[in-house]
Amino acid sequence: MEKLKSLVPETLRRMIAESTADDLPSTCSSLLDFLLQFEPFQQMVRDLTDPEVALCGKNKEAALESKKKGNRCFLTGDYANALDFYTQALRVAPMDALEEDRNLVATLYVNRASVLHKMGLVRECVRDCNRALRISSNYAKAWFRRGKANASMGNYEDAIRDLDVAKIMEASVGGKKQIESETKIVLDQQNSAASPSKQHNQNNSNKLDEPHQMKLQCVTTPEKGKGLASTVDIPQASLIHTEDPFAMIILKHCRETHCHYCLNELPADKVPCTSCSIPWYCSQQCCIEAGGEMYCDYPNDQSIHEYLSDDLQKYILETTLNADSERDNQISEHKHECKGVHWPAVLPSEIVLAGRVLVNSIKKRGGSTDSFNLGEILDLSHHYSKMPPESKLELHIYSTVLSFCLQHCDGFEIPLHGISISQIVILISQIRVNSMTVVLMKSIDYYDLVGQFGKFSSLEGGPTSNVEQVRVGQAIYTSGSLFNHSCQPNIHAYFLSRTLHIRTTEFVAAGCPLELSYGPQVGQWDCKDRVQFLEDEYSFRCQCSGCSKINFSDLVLNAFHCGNLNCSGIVLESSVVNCEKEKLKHLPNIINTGSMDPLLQAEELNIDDINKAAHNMQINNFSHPGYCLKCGSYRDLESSSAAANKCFRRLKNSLDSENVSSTTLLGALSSLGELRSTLHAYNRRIAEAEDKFAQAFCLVGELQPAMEHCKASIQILENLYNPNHIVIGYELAKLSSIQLLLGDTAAMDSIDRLYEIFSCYYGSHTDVIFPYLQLLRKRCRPVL
Ligand SMILES: C[S@@+](CC[C@H](N)C(=O)[O-])C[C@H]1O[C@@H](n2cnc3c(N)ncnc32)[C@H](O)[C@@H]1O
Repeated sequence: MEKLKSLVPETLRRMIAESTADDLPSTCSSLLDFLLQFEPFQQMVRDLTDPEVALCGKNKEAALESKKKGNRCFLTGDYANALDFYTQALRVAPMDALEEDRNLVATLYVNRASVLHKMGLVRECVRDCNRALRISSNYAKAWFRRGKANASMGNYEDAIRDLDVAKIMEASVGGKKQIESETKIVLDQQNSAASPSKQHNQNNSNKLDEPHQMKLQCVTTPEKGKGLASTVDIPQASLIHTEDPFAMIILKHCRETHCHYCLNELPADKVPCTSCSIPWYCSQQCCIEAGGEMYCDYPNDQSIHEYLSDDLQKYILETTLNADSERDNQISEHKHECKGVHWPAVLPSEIVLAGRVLVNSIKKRGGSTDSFNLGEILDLSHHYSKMPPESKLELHIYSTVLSFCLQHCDGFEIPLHGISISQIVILISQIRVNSMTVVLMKSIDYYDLVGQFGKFSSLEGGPTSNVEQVRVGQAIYTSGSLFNHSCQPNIHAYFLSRTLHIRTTEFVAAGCPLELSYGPQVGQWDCKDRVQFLEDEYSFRCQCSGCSKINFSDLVLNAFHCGNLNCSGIVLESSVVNCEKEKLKHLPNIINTGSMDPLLQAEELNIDDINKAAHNMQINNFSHPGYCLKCGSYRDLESSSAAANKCFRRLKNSLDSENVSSTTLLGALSSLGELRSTLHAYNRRIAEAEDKFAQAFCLVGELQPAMEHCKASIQILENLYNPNHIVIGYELAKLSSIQLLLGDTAAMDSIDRLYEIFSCYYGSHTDVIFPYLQLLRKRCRPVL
């Protein structure tokens, strides 16, 4: 891309750099004319779209080679590698009209089923047998393996029926004898089992029914454009919106670990796409929904079925019927990419997502593409004109490349001219502003909680630094993208699989805007960092209340201690002073309404102090950085900042070390004292340091000081965020696990409080997303 960009003639580059959305048809047309004559571009497009050179197609030789390796590993008892080889073989095994090819896939599923059975993954084993049987319902080995797996799970009735079918399907006398003796074993097991139990395959769908019939209204403001507001008073923790994506794509780093359709983690029996070797799915259902071909309805020799009882014939039908074969109106998001060609694997995710949105909207319109105009693809906002010149050029090139790639789609042809490419440029600009990152929670085991202490950290880094959260996909939710951003949000977005859920985190009065955080929040970063982040990432200047009104958190987050150690006042750096001065333009609103955040009133620096501080800054008395806002004492910020940095580094080095001991901790405590006398008591770095101490004391087994430091960290965070913020919930999870280990009865209160906070953010989904919380609760009762 860089090379291609550098080869675009200077005049064209300038034209594109200076273009607005209105100029796009002409700039796109000029670039297309240039690229059509430019051989390296033509070559690149050929490489991306030619099925002959595609590396992502099926490859029978490679499948046979992997199968052979899998067999060797199986024979030597190396089941982990056998599983890998069979899975690799399945990924590239062709699944077309040839019976021989289909039989190879069925064999691979049965071989993998045997490995899964050996590894104790019995449910997965049964699922693989079912897949083999959907391809070939007469496959004796698959019925036999299924029977054995069902017996291991105590499903004796099914096991016996599986073995009965296997015996009829089996051609050899030796084979039939083996099945008979297996049946005898299962019958004995059934007889000796106290109460024969039948386990049904559990549907682990994590969607709970929770009614939500909130009527939201679209409102438009000059500062933020369109947005959503409530029409009625909405109680805290109400589910106000759920939505499936218009189009979605898995992020590249999750391609081998998560299902490309539902985004859940892949099981050991993951399923490949039937036509190419790119996507993995957790089930055939997801494979079909994403647009792969189906494995069912292949012709099987039915003559043998005459020898089966009615009951067994019905049983075969039930087992081999694909419950999802009847899906109508399915928008298959992968099918148009599914030719083994390179481009879906190589182009950036947002470009492939643009392709999916485009194809999806064309299908929704009935599949027709106007040969002159694709029309408005999405009705969403964009900031094309504000983009940096380099991004504009890149967008032009990618849009042209995507148009060429989509030319080869089944059923419709994307027109190739300036107007249509300009609409793709707009579409990608809309995706940049409106797409959401699908983040899923990685569940953590309660027993690991103290060991995993650091991983719970809500303190470090950017908005997604919490290791519990895995960024898995990028998606367009057409209604969900109407929610504007606030650094002090009143709603919270989360995902169950690919479905977006939005819940109020506080009471929202009728008519109030409903706003979520696109990343940064008050309490996490100071105002200038938040504003910068939103400008860099989303090209807009934040106009939320957090960034336009003075709040306590922004004042203290990075503040210094007053030079007079007896004073609890705040000393600010120049960048913070400048940012707060900007907000003073809104000061009359704050003073007049008197509706300051309760946080401010709770703190010793109450509304009067804030107003005084603001007033002081305004009349220029203390407007110079380095002066205490309360008593006016001076502090040399250059040396204080250097001292704090040094102190923090020293602290981190000793606490993050693998060989942390009680002695190193004792030494580090003096650095903490130094930090406390340099930085303001509610400076975020002190919270971070307290958290690190808590973690380090846990590691050396000193739980009492660990608990004290954990509490100290929570106390600071309660002042930076509000006391019911989810960040406090995460910290309480750590605190309660330490309290449990100490046998401290306060654990129950901590757990009750954290449950209240989590329920406010996740409602009835709390237990599904955080199963360890329930464990924590159960564990609490016997201990205390
Ligand atoms: C996902 S869209 C939200 C819907 C959008 N307001 C519209 O009119 O379609 C995001 C865009 O909304 C605007 N926006 C959202 N939150 C904002 C805020 N706090 N301050 C200023 N603009 C905001 C920005 O233009 C941003 O790029």
